[in-house]
Amino acid sequence: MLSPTTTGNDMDSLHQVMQLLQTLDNGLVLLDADYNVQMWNSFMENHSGIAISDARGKNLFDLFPDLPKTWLRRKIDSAFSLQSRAFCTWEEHPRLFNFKSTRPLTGRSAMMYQNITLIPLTGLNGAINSVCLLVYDVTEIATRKQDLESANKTLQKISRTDKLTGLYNRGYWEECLEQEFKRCQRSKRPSALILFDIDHFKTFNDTHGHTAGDEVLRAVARAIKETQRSTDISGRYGGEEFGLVLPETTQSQAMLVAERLRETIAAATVEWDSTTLQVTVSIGVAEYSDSLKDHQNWLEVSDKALYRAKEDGRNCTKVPE
Ligand SMILES: Nc1nc2c(ncn2[C@@H]2O[C@H](COP(=O)(O)OP(=O)(O)OP(=O)(O)O)[C@@H](O)[C@H]2O)c(=O)[nH]1
Repeated sequence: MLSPTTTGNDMDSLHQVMQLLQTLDNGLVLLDADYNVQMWNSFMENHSGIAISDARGKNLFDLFPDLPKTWLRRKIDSAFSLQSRAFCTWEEHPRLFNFKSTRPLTGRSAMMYQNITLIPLTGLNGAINSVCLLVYDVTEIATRKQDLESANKTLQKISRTDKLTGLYNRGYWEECLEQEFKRCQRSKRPSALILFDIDHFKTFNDTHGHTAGDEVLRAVARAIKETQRSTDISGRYGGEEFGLVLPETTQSQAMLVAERLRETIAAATVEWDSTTLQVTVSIGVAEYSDSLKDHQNWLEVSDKALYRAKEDGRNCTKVPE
């Protein structure tokens, strides 16, 4: 209510303020303590399809039955009782009102993302008599952030992946091995490392060509993926050298895995230029032990076992001496 001393100038100002609020590019809802709508602006009218004349005096939760009632009532109640502003970002709740995006065709989201601010408002007597709900359309910001996050994820994947085989590349695989080493140091749980290398691959490349060699590397990677468990971590360690970290696996269990892998690779065939190509691998297996200095040391021990397999005629699996 306006005071009895309200002048024509005051009325003009009020009228102008009301026009301004109508043209705001944000939603504005004024609620009383019983969650009844006192007024809302044209943003709310346009997006909800409900005219202010139909909304005034109605309960907000009757107008929008899909609002998160318990959560929003708590927010509104505390704005009244604590007399302080409250915020909610799209990252916590993508939206309060299920409004469609204003750019469903050019934008990436069919629905509007919203930030919400709740502001307690005092009447002329100084007491809080309503709460203003401000709704900001942040669809552009939200979708851009999501696009950026998804591009970062893709970049991260690319930076970790070996292009030829699709396995982890050496850098990332070694990082995983280092993590596993530290985990074993803390937990004292078993873990095993398998390193293996294609036999006579130089001769193979010289005989069949580098492209045929690449095809074989892909076939070996497929064999690893078929053999490994989801918790195992495989990577291309070097040109024709591969690594497999087997968490929660003892040496004897890892030997079984390694032998199965060796046999799978030996049995795999690659058809190339009307020729059936096959390769074998030599494998070194080393279990984690407290005597290892670091993950590099673990690699060295596995590499020695792999060297023994080469020395022993290749196409076999060895453990450290
Ligand atoms: N086709 C292909 N060959 C590669 C790739 N990376 C490394 N190589 C080849 O792998 C061969 C490795 O040869 P060596 O290290 O001498 O070992 P090897 O001939 O396999 O002999 P042993 O390991 O002792 O059995 C080299 O000829 C490399 O060129 C690759 O991405 N594609």
